[in-house]
Amino acid sequence: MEANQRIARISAHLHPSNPQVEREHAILRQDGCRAKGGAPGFKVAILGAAGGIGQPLAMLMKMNPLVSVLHLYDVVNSPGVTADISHMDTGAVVRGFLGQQQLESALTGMDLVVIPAGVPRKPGMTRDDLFNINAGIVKTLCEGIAKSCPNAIVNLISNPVNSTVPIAAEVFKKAGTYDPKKLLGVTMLDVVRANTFVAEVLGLDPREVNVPVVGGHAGVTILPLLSQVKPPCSFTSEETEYLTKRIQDGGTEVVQAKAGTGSATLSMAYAAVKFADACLRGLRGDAGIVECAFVASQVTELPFFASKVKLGRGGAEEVHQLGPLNEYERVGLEKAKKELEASIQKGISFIRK
Ligand SMILES: NC(=O)c1ccc[n+]([C@@H]2O[C@H](COP(=O)([O-])OP(=O)(O)OC[C@H]3O[C@@H](n4cnc5c(N)ncnc54)[C@H](O)[C@@H]3O)[C@@H](O)[C@H]2O)c1
Ligand SMILES: O=C(O)C[C@H](O)C(=O)O
Repeated sequence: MEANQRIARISAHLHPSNPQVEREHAILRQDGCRAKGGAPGFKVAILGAAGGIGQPLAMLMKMNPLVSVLHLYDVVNSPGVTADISHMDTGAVVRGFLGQQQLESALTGMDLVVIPAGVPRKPGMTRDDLFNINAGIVKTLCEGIAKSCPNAIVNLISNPVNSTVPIAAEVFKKAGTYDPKKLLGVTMLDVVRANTFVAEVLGLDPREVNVPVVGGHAGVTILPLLSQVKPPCSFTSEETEYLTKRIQDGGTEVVQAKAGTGSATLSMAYAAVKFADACLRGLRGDAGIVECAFVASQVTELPFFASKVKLGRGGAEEVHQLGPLNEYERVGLEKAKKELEASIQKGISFIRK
């Protein structure tokens, strides 16, 4: 390739509004979407990449050796974030996409799509208060996925997760592309928080602790199974009460501390990358990858529920049962199911209305 062609090709990455981007994407499609000069690996898109979660998430994904191509899509500011991240000397090739007319290009050929697009909470709001704005955003983005990368695994972060995952499922059903194994609501932050808070109480390194958190991702639907903590341990009833409440209110703790400027972004980006990395290792065919996620489920009578899932080439290949619960957890499960049922139904009705 001539030097001036090479330069034009590189410049196009930095200016997603440049028509040359379209030509570049056509080349990528012909190449089977392997970026020239990039490392072998998976192609990942982040939708909402210029946001509070999106930016650190983009940075961490650019550092992930399993990622060869990273597409950063937003309705604002994605060119700046892309230019910035693209200077990192890691393997993934980064491209920016701005505005809905570039959604299709952003999604074509992707293996994994991570969605942190949408508005965050302010103090005094519940996650459900975000429904009116975020439901429409998730619907539009999932319509794009159904059209441009129907086989991709989707990691949905936008709140209220208990409703946005059912919305996404309905959009995919309508488009005829729904594969329940490939749609995963991200509840990893609840697990990350639970590991941290439990480790504090036990005086352990949080990296040694694993707490299953099941149910959903809002208030009482967040149900930590403290009877199943690894390494095995026991808690007094005061410790159980304190830990359950702190884990359930972890998001609100951050929203209040941020005092109107948003909700968890940095810990969420960390949790999102931890979860995306597990999905990519599953896609690669690694054995024994098990994480909690909010998925289509037959573990309870509800159509969606968060529990441990085994991640593999097809996504969430097995949904684990809850295992033995103690009396405190059984009571918590009933409360969680009641609230979850309404949130799931609200999501379904939004599309079927
Ligand atoms: N699942 C979880 O555990 C978890 C944790 C934290 C936050 N969240 C949720 O994640 C979402 C994002 O939080 P944030 O702090 O990053 O918010 P933010 O406002 O900082 O960023 C959101 C980004 O989404 C973009 N956006 C809006 N509409 C879009 C569209 N149609 N297409 C593409 N991008 C669009 C915005 O331009 C912005 O850059 C919120 O709904 C929040 O509640 C979920
Ligand atoms: O609490 C929020 O609104 C954001 C997120 O769901 C969280 O758990 O931090």
